[in-house]
Amino acid sequence: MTRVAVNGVTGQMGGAVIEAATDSEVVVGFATSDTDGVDGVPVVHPAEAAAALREYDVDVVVDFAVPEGALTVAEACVEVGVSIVVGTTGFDEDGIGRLKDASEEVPLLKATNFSQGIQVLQRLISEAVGTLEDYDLELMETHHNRKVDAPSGTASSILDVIQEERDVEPVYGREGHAPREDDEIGVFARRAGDIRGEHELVLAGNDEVLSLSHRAEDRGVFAAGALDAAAWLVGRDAGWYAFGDVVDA
Ligand SMILES: NC(=O)C1=CN([C@@H]2O[C@H](COP(=O)(O)OP(=O)(O)OC[C@H]3O[C@@H](n4cnc5c(N)ncnc54)[C@H](O)[C@@H]3O)[C@@H](O)[C@H]2O)C=CC1
Ligand SMILES: O=C(O)C1=N[C@H](C(=O)O)C[C@H](O)C1
Repeated sequence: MTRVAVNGVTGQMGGAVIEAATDSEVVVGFATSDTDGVDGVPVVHPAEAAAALREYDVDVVVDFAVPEGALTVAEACVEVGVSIVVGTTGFDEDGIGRLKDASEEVPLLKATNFSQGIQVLQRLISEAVGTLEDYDLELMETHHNRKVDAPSGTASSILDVIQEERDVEPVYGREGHAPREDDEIGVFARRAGDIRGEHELVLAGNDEVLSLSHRAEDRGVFAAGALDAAAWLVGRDAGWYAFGDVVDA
C-alpha cells in the first residue's frame, strides 16, 4: 500500500483524505494545530516534516493546507526525496516559483481541483469560448463560509483556460458606475454555509445564453482524486504534473 502523509491533516480536506484512504495508508499528518493525533493518525508540526517523512517511510505527501504550509512541506519533500500532490490553493507568484523549483527535484503534481467533472468542464469551456467568439463571458464561484482565498483556485484555472482562447480582462466584482467593456470577464466569489464548491461560466450573445457549470456535493470527490493522483505519482521522474495527466492515463 502507498504510504501517505497528509499536510493540513486536521482540516476539512485532511479529514476527507483520511476517510477516503482505503487503498493507501495515511501514516502521518502535518498541521500547526495543537494536537498529537487525529483519527489514529499521528500529527507532527510542519517544521518537523523532513524527520517525520523519514521516520514514517512516506512515499507521497497529499497536501491540503495553506500556501506557506504547503511550501514548507514541499521543501521537506525535496530534502528527503518524497513525491508531493499539492491541492492547496491561493499561492502567489513567489509560491508558484518555489513549487516549480521543488518539481525540479521530486515529482510534484499540482491541481486546483481534483474532481474529474472539473477536468471535463475545463475542456468544454475551452471549446465553447473558442467557438462562441463574440459572446460575453461571466464566471461565478460559490464556496463555504470558511474559505479564505478568492477567487477560488478552480476559478483562476478556468480563467487561464479562457485566456488561452481569448484575450479577456478579468473584472473582480462590479460596483457603482461600471459599464461592461467588450473584452472583460466578470469574476464573482460568493461565500455561504457549507457549500462544497460550485463553478459556472455564462456565455451570452446572439439572443441566447449558454451556462456551463459544476457542483461538488462532497469533499470526498476531491480526496479520492488526490489519492488517485498520489498513487499515480509515486515512482515517476522529478517534474511538474497535472491532474489531467492522471485522468488521461
Ligand atoms: N485542489 C482541490 O481539489 C481542493 C483544494 N482545496 C484547498 O485545500 C486547502 C485546505 O482546505 P480546507 O481543508 O477546507 O481548509 P481548513 O482550514 O479546514 O484546513 C487547513 C489545514 O491546514 C493546517 N495548517 C494551517 N497552517 C499550516 C501550516 N503552516 N502548515 C501546515 N498545515 C497548516 C490547519 O491546521 C488545517 O489542518 C485550501 O487551500 C483549499 O482551497 C480544498 C478542497 C479541494
Ligand atoms: O476551499 C475549498 O473548499 C475548495 N477549494 C478549491 C478551489 O479553491 O478551487 C477546490 C474546490 O472548489 C473546493
